[in-house]
Amino acid sequence: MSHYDLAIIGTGSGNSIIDERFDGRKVAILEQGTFGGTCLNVGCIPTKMYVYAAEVAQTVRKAAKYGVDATLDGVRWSDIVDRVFGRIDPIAAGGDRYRTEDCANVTVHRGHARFVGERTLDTGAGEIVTADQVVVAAGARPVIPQEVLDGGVRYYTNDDIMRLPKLPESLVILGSGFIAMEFAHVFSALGTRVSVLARTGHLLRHLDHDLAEHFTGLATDRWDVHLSNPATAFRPVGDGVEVELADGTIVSGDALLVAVGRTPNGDALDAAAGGIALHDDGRIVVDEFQRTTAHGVFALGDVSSPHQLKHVANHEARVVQHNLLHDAWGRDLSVLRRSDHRFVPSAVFTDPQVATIGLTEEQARAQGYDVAVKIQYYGDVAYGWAMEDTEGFCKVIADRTTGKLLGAHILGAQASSVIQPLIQAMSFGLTARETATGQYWIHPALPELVENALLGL
Ligand SMILES: Cc1cc2nc3c(=O)[nH]c(=O)nc-3n(C[C@H](O)[C@H](O)[C@H](O)COP(=O)(O)OP(=O)(O)OC[C@H]3O[C@@H](n4cnc5c(N)ncnc54)[C@H](O)[C@@H]3O)c2cc1C
Ligand SMILES: NC(=O)c1ccc[n+]([C@@H]2O[C@H](COP(=O)([O-])OP(=O)(O)OC[C@H]3O[C@@H](n4cnc5c(N)ncnc54)[C@H](O)[C@@H]3O)[C@@H](O)[C@H]2O)c1
Repeated sequence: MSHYDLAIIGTGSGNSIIDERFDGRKVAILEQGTFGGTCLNVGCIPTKMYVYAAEVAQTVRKAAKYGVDATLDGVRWSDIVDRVFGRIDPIAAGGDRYRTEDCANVTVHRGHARFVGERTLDTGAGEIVTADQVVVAAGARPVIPQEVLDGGVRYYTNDDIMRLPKLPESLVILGSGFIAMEFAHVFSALGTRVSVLARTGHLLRHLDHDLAEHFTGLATDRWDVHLSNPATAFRPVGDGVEVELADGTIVSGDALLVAVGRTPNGDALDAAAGGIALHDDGRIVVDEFQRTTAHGVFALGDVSSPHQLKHVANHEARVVQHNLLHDAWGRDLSVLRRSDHRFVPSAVFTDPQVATIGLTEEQARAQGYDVAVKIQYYGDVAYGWAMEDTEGFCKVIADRTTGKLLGAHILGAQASSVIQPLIQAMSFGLTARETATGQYWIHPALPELVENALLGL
């Protein structure tokens, strides 16, 4: 049995905790999969590399609108796969090598770790380790509905869809959230016929109603979208799949992507043996300092967070990093850092993109705010004219009593970047008027969309 000052389960955001301040400490890292976790290997980074390729293809397709004639001669799928993973795989391997060979104070244990006692872990490779402090950064995994398993069909998730040996002619996507929509965009832009199966009446239904409605309309024009029609049976057909929907419709494709949410990995850690409580949805219970219910044990990221987003996991990792270096279970809580989940933005990297922060209009009204709402169209600002944009808009929602923003939602080109001044305004408590009039807005850049939305508000 080895004893450590610190043991970290998971090399996604967990790995970033160990910097030079931990040089004097003996650290164990426990990892069951590929070094670097979801974001690097099968999440944010590779997906956005595919999204960029999709955007290039779409730009060519839309070129004629601007008087530039261009044709898309072909898509070299295997070159795209090689470009993405030719960059990512060496980064993961390099991170692994660095921790394994170059960090004298760090020992990497490979295997499925689980608690067998308080701050005591079975590494999954026949060894028990104990530690003064433990960080659980074990992430989440794709949910696979029972009907899919019962059907005995070959299905893909974000773990393997990006490494398909060839671009499928047709793809059936089960789900209508972030992952489903980003892959629908990527594959359809690269030339695959995409069918989307949604249980409810809108795609991206977490969004403000105006955005969800508009996005669903655009998607329905582009893909074979089935709304409010749950999938009831899955059957293998040749190398492909056939899905039966509740109303009897049959949807078939060369491949099936399952993207119906990700469940936190807290249920696979024997958390109770470590004294760690879980929420009903499987997330590890943490307080504002990222402390679990077990003395000396922290958790962060998808395994415990209400937000399955990398920028949130990074933020929580920085909080844990600070609190590990202080007396986190001591009397003086003022030395500790707290997680701040007040203004968490997110973006969906589709065409058009979607970006959002704060309350939807429906939530703001339900919470009793006296709201002011303004919708500003891309087509009514100068850069929108340059882009001939007819579909994008920014919706801002403010509290009439304080003048502060309650929510901001953008559907359109570069929404994930254009929203940043609104994230800043909300995070620093600026009023809509201060944000609009207290700074220059570069003319005629796209953020004039935000300026005009705020002035209109
Ligand atoms: C397809 C996709 C696209 C995404 N795109 C974005 C995006 O654009 N922007 C964004 O903000 N977020 C995005 N996300 C979400 C983001 O990837 C996650 O929120 C983030 O990576 C979570 O980090 P983490 O450190 O909590 O977990 P992870 O990075 O998942 O790390 C957990 C690690 O723990 C290991 N592990 C788990 N259990 C055990 C165990 N028992 N023993 C040993 N090791 C274990 C796992 O193998 C894994 O390496 C995306 C996610 C997906 C799936
Ligand atoms: N750009 C980004 O930031 C990004 C990209 C990808 C993933 N992520 C993160 O990863 C998380 C997981 O992504 P996700 O897309 O798997 O989940 P999600 O929660 O975004 O969407 C899942 C959707 O699937 C639907 N669904 C559930 N069961 C279903 C079923 N049986 N049939 C049909 N539909 C069903 C749900 O109603 C929901 O709308 C996201 O919530 C997000 O936090 C972020």
